[in-house]
Amino acid sequence: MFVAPAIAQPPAPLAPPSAPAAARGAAEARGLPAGAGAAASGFRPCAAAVVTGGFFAVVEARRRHRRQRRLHDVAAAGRGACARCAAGATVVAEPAEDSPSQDEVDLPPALRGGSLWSEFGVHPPLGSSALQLRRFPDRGLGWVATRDIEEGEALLAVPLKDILCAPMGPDSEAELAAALLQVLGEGPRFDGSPGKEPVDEIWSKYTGAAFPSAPAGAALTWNEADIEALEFPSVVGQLKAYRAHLLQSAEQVAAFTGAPLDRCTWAVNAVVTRSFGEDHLGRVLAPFADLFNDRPMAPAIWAAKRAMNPEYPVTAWTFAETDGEDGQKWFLMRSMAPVAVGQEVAICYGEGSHAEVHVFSSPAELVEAVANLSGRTHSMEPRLELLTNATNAAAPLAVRPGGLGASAHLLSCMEVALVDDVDLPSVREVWSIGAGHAVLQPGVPEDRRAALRKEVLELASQVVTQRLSELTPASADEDEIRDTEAKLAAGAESEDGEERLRRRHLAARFRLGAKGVLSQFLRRAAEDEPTF
Ligand SMILES: C[S@@+](CC[C@H](N)C(=O)[O-])C[C@H]1O[C@@H](n2cnc3c(N)ncnc32)[C@H](O)[C@@H]1O
Repeated sequence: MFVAPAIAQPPAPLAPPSAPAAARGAAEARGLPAGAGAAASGFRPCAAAVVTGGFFAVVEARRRHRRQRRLHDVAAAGRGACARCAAGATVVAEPAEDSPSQDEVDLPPALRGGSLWSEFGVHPPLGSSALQLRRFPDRGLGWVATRDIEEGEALLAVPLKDILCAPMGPDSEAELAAALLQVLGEGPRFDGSPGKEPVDEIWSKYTGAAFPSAPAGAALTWNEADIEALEFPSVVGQLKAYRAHLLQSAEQVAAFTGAPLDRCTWAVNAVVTRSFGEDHLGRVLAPFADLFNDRPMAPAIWAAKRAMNPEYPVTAWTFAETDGEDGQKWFLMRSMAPVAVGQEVAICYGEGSHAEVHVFSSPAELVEAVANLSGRTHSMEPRLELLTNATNAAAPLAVRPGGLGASAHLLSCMEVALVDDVDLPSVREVWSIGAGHAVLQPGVPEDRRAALRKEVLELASQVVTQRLSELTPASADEDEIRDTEAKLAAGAESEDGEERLRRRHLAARFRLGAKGVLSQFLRRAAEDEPTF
């Protein structure tokens, strides 16, 4: 399986922000930046969690004094990409069933044992946590459960003084990247005094050990040809736009910090691939919390869990305060699902990280296609109005994995485009379990409903078949995966060559996964009694 490059939408997930505790020490004192980029399409941001009980009984109060300074020089020029979702701009795959190395020796020396963890004051001490850092063949570092973990269980908490954050907004990637360079001694002082900010040794050790020089999945690491290899026009278009935005961010960071452009690109890349969007904090870089890999969760699964448990969180991460006298503030990670001992503890990066394949780029494109394919001559104007004014008008017109119900938004919109004038006033919003959000539905009588749904599925199948015919066959992707795996196993002659192979491999897995989602849709739609 795969995950579509999630260009634009974590519910409030990975997205980023300001200077480290440093920057943040002051942020904490002055009141944290208001979370601006909170809820996306139907999701609500987390409320701050208040952590009760003994989990944070021992608090190491290491205080550093630095002041936050906004990156004033970063222009707020109009941007094509969504500011909430920097970390969404990565191409990642659903964790493969591969086993991590069993040995700490495969970890960077600075990450072995728990010394850096305790230097940062992460809680609880690594030895009493349920986590063990390991290296995975296809996705770098990640956490493994040392014992069974329950859904909702606290995994680790980073003191707020040790995170970097920037207010959410169009420049949050640039601001956070600049703050990262500042704590590494490569940018101006946070307090505005002359000279460079002194190196924060702990952050320097951590980034040196944990941050890859060029993250394989990041939009910024990919050149135009790499991106075009993803084949799907909507994905290619979004990634190109986001890459352009990030390149501009790197230039802004260079102008502000005076650091070389390649360092600024590295910092923006780090932000894009490792930061979190949090309602109270903005865009956040949090040591050790950024080592969880992605396991996508479809909106419908999230909605079902939320229906059963109103406390089920939007994201695995949240701002938390310890109750009691010390009133410590934390960046807290919780498990979104039960994990058995020995299994990887992964998190869902956000709403946009589930696999889905966009079929239409807009409601206007959808109604035009429906009119052409069905031969309907009724005016599409009132239908377009309904589609564009619906609560979830921004939801992607996409085929999603997980049965036809998961694609209910796409299919219902097509139904609205098809429905006769007489039934138009009956269109209303209904909750779709499969989609995980409300969709439009014409209130046609049951005897006509079956015929309408049959026609919708036939038309949708025609469109999907057409989309598939414009793509290379899946067998070519399988060949590419085999070829790149063999070459990687044999060892590339250079680091650059290895990175290129990894990008080719990831692109092929992405294409294969997306085509699989479309093919599965066609199979389901051709079943005798398809339902959605
Ligand atoms: C926040 S970091 C997670 C820690 C990372 N594995 C590391 O070694 O630092 C996010 C990066 O991990 C990799 N990653 C995360 N989840 C993945 C997945 N399901 N499949 C492949 N790579 C993944 C991608 O390179 C992504 O940009």
